[in-house]
Amino acid sequence: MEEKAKAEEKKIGMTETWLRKHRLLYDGATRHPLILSIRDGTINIASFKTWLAQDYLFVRAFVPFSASVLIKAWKESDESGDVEVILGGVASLEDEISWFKREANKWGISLSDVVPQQANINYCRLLEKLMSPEVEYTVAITAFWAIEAVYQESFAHCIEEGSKTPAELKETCMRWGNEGFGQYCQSLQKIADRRLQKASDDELKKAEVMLLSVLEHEVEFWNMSRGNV
Ligand SMILES: Cc1ncc(CNC=O)c(N)n1
Repeated sequence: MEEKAKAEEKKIGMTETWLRKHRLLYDGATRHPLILSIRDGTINIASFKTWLAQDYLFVRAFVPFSASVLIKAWKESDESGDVEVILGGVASLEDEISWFKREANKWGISLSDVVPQQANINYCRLLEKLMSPEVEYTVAITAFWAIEAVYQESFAHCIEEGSKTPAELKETCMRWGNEGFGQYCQSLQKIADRRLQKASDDELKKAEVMLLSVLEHEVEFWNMSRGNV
């Protein structure tokens, strides 16, 4: 397969090869107007609140999905290190959910009244499909990495030097933009690359299609906040 050869020749992973190939879509997910408006300080707070409330619901659905990836790693992985890395991600979700509750309180959002919007319903449906035992570990870990990496790249951009992110949003950006989360995403990427290197052409195709699907869902997820602009 051509891309496989490309990745091998350049000594870069399959995921990096795909990100280069699908750069426009990846930038669409990681440099969305909502993110750019946080970074330049022009963010409409109603948009931020919409995102926060919807993301709380998403993260609740992300918990069982993460657990399903953990189970697949335990069953299928040839390397025990995978389970530890994924377990770290699963374990941090409890704190994340508490943070969403505190943050919602701060902004006067009643989380029990939040109604999921269509883009959120669609994304959670994708997570549910990914939880199926029929979905291979390689495909699931590729999706897992992509979901985390989009948030990492997006929010890291908001705390880079020269950004004008409002003080009250800095904590949100630090949550996913911090270096520790960046390291964690790199560990996930390494796992995905290792699995993709050994995958069949059929599995590779499925993983690439899944990556594109995740990126499209991320763009639609950010787009939800536009209803308030
Ligand atoms: C829509 C979306 N994508 C990725 C993440 C990051 N993962 C867990 O927090 C998230 N919170 N929300």
